[in-house]
Amino acid sequence: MDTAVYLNRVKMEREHFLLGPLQLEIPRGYISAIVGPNGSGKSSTFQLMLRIYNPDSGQIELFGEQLTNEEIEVALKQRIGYLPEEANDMESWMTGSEKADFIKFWYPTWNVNRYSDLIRIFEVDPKLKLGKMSKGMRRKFDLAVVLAHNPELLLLDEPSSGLDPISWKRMIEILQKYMEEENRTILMATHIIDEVKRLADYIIFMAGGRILGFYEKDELMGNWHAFFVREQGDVGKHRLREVPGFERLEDMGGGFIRIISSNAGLAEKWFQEEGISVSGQNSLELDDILEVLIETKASF
Ligand SMILES: Nc1ncnc2c1ncn2[C@@H]1O[C@H](COP(=O)(O)OP(=O)(O)OP(=O)(O)O)[C@@H](O)[C@H]1O
Repeated sequence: MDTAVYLNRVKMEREHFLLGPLQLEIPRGYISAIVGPNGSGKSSTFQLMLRIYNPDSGQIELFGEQLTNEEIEVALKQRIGYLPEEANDMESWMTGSEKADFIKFWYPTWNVNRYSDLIRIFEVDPKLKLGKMSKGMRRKFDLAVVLAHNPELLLLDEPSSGLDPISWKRMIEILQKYMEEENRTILMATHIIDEVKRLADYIIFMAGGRILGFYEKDELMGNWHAFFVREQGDVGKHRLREVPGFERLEDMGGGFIRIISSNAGLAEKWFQEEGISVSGQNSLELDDILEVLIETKASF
């Protein structure tokens, strides 16, 4: 698989936080979503990718190249659209149009029509000063700006923060349309499960400054099942924890136990082989899966 971003044993130490070592390959041509609790290092990872901060060790490659000198850095960054988590306060004094006029000089592929279309679709008034725009309008303006040069790679840090439901829907449609072109890649950090559901091909699960899992979304959703079993005789909680892919066990009351397995196929076979009758099973919603992942893997 072609790789858009490659992190190899990347580490960065901050006063109260150690990020990494991170090992990660973002596949080209797909949407990957980084999910994880607050403070897990998602934004810092974006900042490392763009060399806003330098890693203490490890290598970072964008489109197979390292940012070794300024010339390469400029050329690579022109192929990227980066939307940081927070809007830049230093730009508050200028209007949207002034910022667009300024920024387009950096991007040879800036497309005036594309920019105007996005501004219109998002219903942004570019004559307003950036500091006078509402939070949602500013977010939409910044989204239009990162998309206007039609970059090969979009790095979006919580893109929907502040968007109302209609704007959010428009953003989803715009990102889906963006992906229709060949070799387009999105890496986004998000807390919105619906966004992951609708957009992501891959899910990167991050907590405590480390990457704890890289999953293909459909596979993840197909593999996680809940099984309902009656606790009786030698079918006790202890034995049930041996089920393949065991993730969590819950007492449902009335003698019933709910077991969550991340390997539904093997778990089903195991129940049969062990002669344990399952009174029901269902697949899990993505939010339930992420909740279990956060609880089990993030608590170390
Ligand atoms: N500029 C900075 N200097 C020092 N520490 C920082 C800086 N920015 C973030 N941190 C710390 O790094 C850790 C990771 O923060 P980061 O913003 O990368 O996490 P995040 O996963 O994006 O969080 P959130 O979901 O809240 O946006 C936190 O402990 C944070 O306090």
